[in-house]
Amino acid sequence: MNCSEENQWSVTDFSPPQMNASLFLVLLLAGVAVMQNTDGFSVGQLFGEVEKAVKKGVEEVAQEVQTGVSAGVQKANKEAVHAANAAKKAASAGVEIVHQTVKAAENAASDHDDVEKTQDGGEAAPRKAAGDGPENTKTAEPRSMVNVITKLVTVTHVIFDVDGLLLDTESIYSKVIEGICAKHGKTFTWEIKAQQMGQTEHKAAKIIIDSLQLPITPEEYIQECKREFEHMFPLVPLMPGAEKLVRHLHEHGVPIALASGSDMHNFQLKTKNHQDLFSLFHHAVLSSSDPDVKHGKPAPDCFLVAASRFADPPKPENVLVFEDAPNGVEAACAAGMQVIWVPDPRADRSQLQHKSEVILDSLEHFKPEEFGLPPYNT
Ligand SMILES: O=c1[nH]cc([C@@H]2O[C@H](COP(=O)(O)O)[C@@H](O)[C@H]2O)c(=O)[nH]1
Repeated sequence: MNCSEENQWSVTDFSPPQMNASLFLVLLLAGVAVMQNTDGFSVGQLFGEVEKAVKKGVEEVAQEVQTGVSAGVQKANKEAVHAANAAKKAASAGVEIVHQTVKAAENAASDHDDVEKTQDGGEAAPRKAAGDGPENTKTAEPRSMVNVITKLVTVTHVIFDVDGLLLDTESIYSKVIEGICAKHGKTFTWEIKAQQMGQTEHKAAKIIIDSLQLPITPEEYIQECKREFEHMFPLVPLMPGAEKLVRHLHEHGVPIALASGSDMHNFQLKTKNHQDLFSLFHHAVLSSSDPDVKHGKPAPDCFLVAASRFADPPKPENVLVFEDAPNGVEAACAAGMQVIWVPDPRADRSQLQHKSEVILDSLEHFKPEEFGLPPYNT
């Protein structure tokens, strides 16, 4: 039923002119009935009879209107239920189509990757011979668009990265590591930093030592870093938008946790002056200190462990992860979770665009309602 049909139906059944006509008819009949019986009545009795007849007429009209209204309400309810069911059906059909699109895109992307690897260095056999079909040359659909549609109302839990996402510690890491590299006549580049970010301390130490051929052991590198971190980490500020988002989710009862590559000692230093905020998290998984985390980011371990420690462990697809590190985006995606990527300005966004739902310049730009979470009031 369209809008104009709906209006027509309500006007014919319950318009005020029709009510007035009915009332008028009853009054007329009452008057005629009274006139026919005037013989044996006094004027007072006559008025009494007229009053009675009018009252009866009004009651009848009221009854008529009520019956009409409830029939109308029933009709309207039926239409509403019908419309809701149709909408529900259409929505689930749409979600199914989008799910299939994502799957097809991911399959196409992995086929494409395999073909490229073989051409470059013969690492993997292509799943299909080149030219078999259009899939071989397709690139992945950006998850940023399709997944927002499919997962709109499914986020129940949120997991946050720490360094560079909630806390501005990346500038501290850069300063300290640049100093160590400079001592050995080396330069700490963005490419090396991007590989380190999110990794466990030990793995990150090996990455830089191997990349720049530093003449020190991983333990010496870690100890040297720690000496500097000791007085710098307690002064670290929060990233823009971090406090507002964390408090908002907590106030609305959304379960929140942390998953970081850090160790316990550094984590305590970093959060020393932000106890109020960090006490709002249900738990923190620290890859460098946690025995349940076998591999650091980009492996999915820390996110899967973090999800499993909620009071009501969610399915991975119902978890929303906030990350700044490319390794973190890889890890969350490998865990089957949805990812909001807030990258460093130097990051190559095109590389991981297909693995993140949304890419933001700042946490301040996040819109919770886009993921079915309670919106900000202002
Ligand atoms: O420039 C760097 N940033 C970050 C790291 C590593 O990343 C971890 C932070 O992980 P996350 O972003 O998951 O909190 C740090 O503990 C450290 O091991 C590093 O080595 N170098």
